[in-house]
This record gives sequence, C-alpha cells and structure tokens, in this order.
Amino acid sequence: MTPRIWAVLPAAGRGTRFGGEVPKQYLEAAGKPLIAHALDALLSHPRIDGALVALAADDARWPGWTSRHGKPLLRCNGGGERADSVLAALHALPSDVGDDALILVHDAARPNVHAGDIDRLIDVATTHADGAILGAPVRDTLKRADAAAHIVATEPRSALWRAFTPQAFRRGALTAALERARADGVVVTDEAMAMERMGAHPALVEGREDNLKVTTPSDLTLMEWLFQSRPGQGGSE
Ligand SMILES: Nc1ccn([C@@H]2O[C@H](COP(=O)(O)OP(=O)(O)OP(=O)(O)O)[C@@H](O)[C@H]2O)c(=O)n1
Ligand SMILES: C[C@](O)(CO)[C@H](O)COP(=O)(O)O
Repeated sequence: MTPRIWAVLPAAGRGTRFGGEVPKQYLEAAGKPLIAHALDALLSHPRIDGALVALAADDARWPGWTSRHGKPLLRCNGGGERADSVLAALHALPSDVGDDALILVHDAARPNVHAGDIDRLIDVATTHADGAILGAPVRDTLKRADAAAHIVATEPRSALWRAFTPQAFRRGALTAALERARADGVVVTDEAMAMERMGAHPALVEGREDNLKVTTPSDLTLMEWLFQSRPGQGGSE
C-alpha cells in the first residue's frame, strides 16, 4: 500500500509577539481566519489524506470542524513549545497512519502556502530519505550587530536559507527526533532542526517568498494585501 500523507498543524501558540487578545491563528485575512486558510491549502491538495491540529488546551475558539474538503480533520491538545505541540500531534495521529507515512508539518500562522510548492515538497520528500522542507535562499546582505545595534561584521550569505513550512518527514523518524530533542532538553524551532540533531540532512526545496508566517501586525497587513491582490479578488496581481 502507498504510504499515506497527512498534515499536522501546530496551532497552540499565544501570539505573544503579535500581541492582543486573539491568538493570531484566529485573526482574519480576506474574511477568513488564518488557520482556515492554512487548513484549506493543505486539505484541498489532492495528495494529502487528512490533517490534525494541535490546539491550546483552553482554546474556546476552535469551530469544531471534523472534516474539510471531504477529508478527516482531527484535533489534539498542544504543548508549551511549538515542538511539544508537533510531538503531541504525531502521537495523536490515527494508528493507520503508519511510521512510514509522510507528515507535512505546517504552521497555522502561515496562511498562504500554494499547491505547487506543496507538490514539489512532496516529490522531494518521498524520494530523499532525510525528508525535505520549503525555504528560500537569503537575498539580503547580512550584518552581525553588537548590543547597541552597531555593525561589527558582514556575514557571508551564500550558503544560508530561511526555513519555511511545510516541513515533510516520515512519522516514525520525526517522532523519534522530537523525542530525542525533548529528552536532551533542547528546544528545536523547526522539525528540520530535530532531524539534523539525529545526523540527517533534509533537502531544501525553494518555495514562494509569499509563504509568510504572520508574527507581527505588519505581517497581517501584508497578508491581507496579498490575498486582496489575488486574481479574482479585484486586485492587480
Ligand atoms: N506552544 C506552541 C507554540 C506555537 N505553536 C504554533 O506554532 C506556529 C508557529 O509559531 P509562532 O509563530 O512562534 O507562534 P506563537 O507561539 O503563537 O507566537 P509567539 O512566539 O509570538 O508567542 C503557530 O501556528 C503557533 O500556533 C504551537 O502550536 N504551540
Ligand atoms: C517553523 C518556522 O516557521 C520556520 O521558520 C519557525 O521556526 C517558527 O518558529 P519561530 O519561533 O516563530 O521562529
């Protein structure tokens, strides 16, 4: 049987850097919560079989969806750090999603991932044993600064990439890597970092720069503009 492909969405964050009452995954762009944009992008993709969201234990905003686009949508409680939420979701996946299933971990706060990027990521992650992530090469000149924000050096950028999501790994390997990081007391900020600690070299798949994570209010303004600029929205893309 062909291994299954599921999406896991960590959505248990508080949005501290964004500020405000409502966690950013529930803020709206183009009239729809960011988490709904992210779920729709993944579950409308023909190669993805289902999704599981990790929510804060006290989340009263989750609309209770159990399916979208005719596919199962499950939920579990997340944890204190993003990696804890991802690990909880990996443990909560149904048992028929085996250890060889490909899991696409995607931030609920990244509402603008496109189908073409998901497709290319799956292509690479199914052939490269160490998995794959979306990202983009660093294009700006990089400066190292001191505590006063004065430049102390210009850093080489030719081998540097920014990490996006989705990040795609086999369920068993990613679970073991995140468990190891937790046991070692290391907070990993993405799945690739956990895999790297196990000696893996995940592939970088160049993705669209507009697959932004909403972290601050200005990101949400930009995201709103991006959605309004889509063809058919009356914009001018
Ligand atoms: N304990 C956590 C922390 C984060 N996330 C999720 O991980 C994604 C990316 O994290 P980030 O942008 O850091 O979100 P927050 O933790 O909400 O933001 P902040 O760090 O500003 O509080 C978001 O979808 C967020 O909900 C999670 O599921 N569980
Ligand atoms: C996973 C991630 O979105 C990749 O860029 C990122 O690491 C999330 O964590 P952060 O704490 O907001 O950097």
